[in-house]
Amino acid sequence: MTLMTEIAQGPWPATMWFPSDGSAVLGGVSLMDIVNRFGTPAYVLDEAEIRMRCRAYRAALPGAEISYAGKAFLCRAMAGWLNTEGLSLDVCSAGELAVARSIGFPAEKITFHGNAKSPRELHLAVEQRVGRIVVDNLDEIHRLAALVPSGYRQKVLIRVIPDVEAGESAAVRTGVERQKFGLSVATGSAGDAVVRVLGQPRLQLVGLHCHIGSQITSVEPYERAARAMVEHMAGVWKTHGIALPQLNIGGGHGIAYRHGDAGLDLEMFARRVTEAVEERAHGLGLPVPRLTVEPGRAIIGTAGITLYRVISVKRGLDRTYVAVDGGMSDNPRPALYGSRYEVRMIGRMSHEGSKEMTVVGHHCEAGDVIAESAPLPADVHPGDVLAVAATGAYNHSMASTYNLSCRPPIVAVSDGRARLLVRRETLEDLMRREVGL
Ligand SMILES: Cc1ncc(COP(=O)(O)O)c(C=O)c1O
Ligand SMILES: N[C@@H](CCCC[NH3+])C(=O)O
Repeated sequence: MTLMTEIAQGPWPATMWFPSDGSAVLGGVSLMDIVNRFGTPAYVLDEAEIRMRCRAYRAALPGAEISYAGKAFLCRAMAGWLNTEGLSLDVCSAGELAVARSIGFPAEKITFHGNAKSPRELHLAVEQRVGRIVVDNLDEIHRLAALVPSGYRQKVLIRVIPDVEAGESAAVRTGVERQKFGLSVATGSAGDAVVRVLGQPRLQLVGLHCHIGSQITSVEPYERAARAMVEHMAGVWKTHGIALPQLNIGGGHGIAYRHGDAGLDLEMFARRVTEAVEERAHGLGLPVPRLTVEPGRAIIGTAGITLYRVISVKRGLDRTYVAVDGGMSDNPRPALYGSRYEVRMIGRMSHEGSKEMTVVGHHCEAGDVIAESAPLPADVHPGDVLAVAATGAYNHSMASTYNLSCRPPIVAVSDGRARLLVRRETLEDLMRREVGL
């Protein structure tokens, strides 16, 4: 069995098992035991799936650096798993940096991103000695250089717009002009950034970076971005006589959210992007740079599920609404991007046929929908438990306390054992920040 067949191809983790008695088992743990022990809603992560995905990336791209994008999901345990699996880490805030450093994640393997890093964040990144900082605007270059102590050189990459359009929705297409990320080659800003960084003796330019978008399922835009970036690197070489050693082509690798969806083919991606970089570099007489990739969703997305309790079932004019005890506060993606999810009832057998239903949350918005047209047993009723697939990425990390609801806990399963990683938020937590009347 190869690594690629051991990781899940569909939306559920590979260790997910639905026995014929209606129960559901993940990582050797009954999901109903998790419901009884930790309550609902709850996020559950399959540690084995995460580790297998890290290994699959390292096996598919043996010469490259795999830098997990912490924005998809980060907690202390996750940082520890990434570290033991030999991955690097991309952070984009003081909070993500603090979580990673709190478990001793090596600073030199951290890359700090952001289009508007605060002076404090730049200070912390330098103070902690993060391996690389990605410059995303001209203003931060002198600001950053001024923070670097004498006798030290901060390695930087410059984020360039490759002008490649890709991604699930306009909100996540970041490789084109007319959006806020990266420096434009067309306006000359990217070239200015190179000149300014090279003019700062305490900064060391080690490469270029781009990130074209998110939930991309085709390899072709990555090949185009890789070629465009090598051409920009050749431009730096021609103008400044510097062959940059690193090319970071970002993340955005798509996953299956529902049965039948295709994610990005990792092996095809690895082969074709590596070839594109090598061919273009050879064609331009440029030394081949070392590749970095920054997958977030593709490592954690299908390793996570969410468990909800059904609160009410309402017959509408042309649909049935199944309302649960969570919603857009723990999963804002359907409301933000129109994302679709796969839902299953677990915990009991039903002999009724299935019917398409609309699974909705408990928040005060009509757009608080978790899944449209989800096939559920016709007798689904209050008290039943629903499991939603592929909620590992951009659910907990984008969760809010909307309607002053408490954020769910994170439970990890592995080898038949469940353990709490992050506890449920409490009313005391919500009120703790209030300091006056
Ligand atoms: C700079 C950068 N790298 C990597 C990622 C990871 O994206 P994804 O989780 O889609 O792989 C993102 C987010 O889209 C990003 O902004
Ligand atoms: N947060 C988005 C994607 C953007 C990722 C960060 N650039 C999602 O849930 O799919």
